[in-house]
Amino acid sequence: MKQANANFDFDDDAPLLEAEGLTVSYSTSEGELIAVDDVSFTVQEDEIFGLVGESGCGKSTVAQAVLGLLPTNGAVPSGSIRFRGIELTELEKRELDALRWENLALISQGAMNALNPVQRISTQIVEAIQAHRDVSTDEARERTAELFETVGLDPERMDDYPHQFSGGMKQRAYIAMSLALDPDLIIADEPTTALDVIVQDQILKRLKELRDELGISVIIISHDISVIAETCNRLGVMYSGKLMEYGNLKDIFENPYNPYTLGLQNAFPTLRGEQSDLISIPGSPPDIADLPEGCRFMERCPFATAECGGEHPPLESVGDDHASACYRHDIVDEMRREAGDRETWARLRSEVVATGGAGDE
Ligand SMILES: Nc1ncnc2c1ncn2[C@@H]1O[C@H](COP(=O)(O)OP(=O)(O)OP(=O)(O)O)[C@@H](O)[C@H]1O
Repeated sequence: MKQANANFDFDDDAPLLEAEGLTVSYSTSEGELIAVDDVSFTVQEDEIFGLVGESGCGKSTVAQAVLGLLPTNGAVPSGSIRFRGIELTELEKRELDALRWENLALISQGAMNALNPVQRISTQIVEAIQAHRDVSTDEARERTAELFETVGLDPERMDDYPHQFSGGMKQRAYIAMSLALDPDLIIADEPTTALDVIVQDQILKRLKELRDELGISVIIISHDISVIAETCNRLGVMYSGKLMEYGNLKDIFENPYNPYTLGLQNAFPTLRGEQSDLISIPGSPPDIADLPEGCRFMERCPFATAECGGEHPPLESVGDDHASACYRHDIVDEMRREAGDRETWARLRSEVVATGGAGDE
């Protein structure tokens, strides 16, 4: 479903969202830090795209760059982000404001807390609708009731105050508000992290249904690869500002090529039927103020060799709509076999401790 926007001349043949060589930096007292480094991905209409990786790898920075919501010390020194052909990095604030809500919406982990506690939920949604559409209050209330139904809330409760809702209900109410203007793309940044597993599951299911029923595309950002596995059809695995593996979910999950993806899968054992307990990746990601010269994952990778120390590997195509950044693709069968073995990572853990490398978590 394509939403027009009087302010923009969209290219109907362009992908919904396309990031190309996206680089995002933060200026800090330690200098210019590159939080997202040369990242490219495409999100098509009707797609649920996932960005997954450990805390600090740059997922939220990507979301903020897309939405034009980077903090004041953040910048996009190179690369491009196009939304239906429109270059977002060149837009004025006023133009970006016109795109947000109408075409792009954000649901963040703390979204539910963004609801005004002293205003009825219906009032907040009605105001959001009337700020962008010339409709009567009755019409906007009718739309609010519909939105409540869409997100699985009882419309009879729409005149409640936020404190009368549980966390999961508030998060749904916020999702209802983000849907008010029929955006084409929702960016959901850890949308369910603060919620219990059952509510999390319900909300993720609802996001999927929204894609099916309303044709809304979604980018889900999560550190939890099982959330991504349940909801997305394509994904990017991020590590330390870089995309390590990228492509369609089925290929990445059935035939992962990157040791980091293999490690992440181990950390969420429900993904691997044969294995009942969790094997964590030893150590922690490098500090972006002090990045290693070679592959960013090298220090934590049980398969690293001297070759990995030169420069970070480029993304290499390993199938249709599947790419991975690793110098060891030639031993991928061995990596897949050994990555499921606790010993493989335990060996590395003792090396990391012995060399005083990245600290054990
Ligand atoms: N305003 C800022 N100034 C300086 N550095 C920042 C700023 N915001 C984020 N960073 C750094 O940029 C890197 C990427 O952070 P980001 O929040 O995008 O990661 P993330 O993967 O979303 O992690 P999390 O899940 O913890 O939010 C981190 O090293 C973080 O410390």
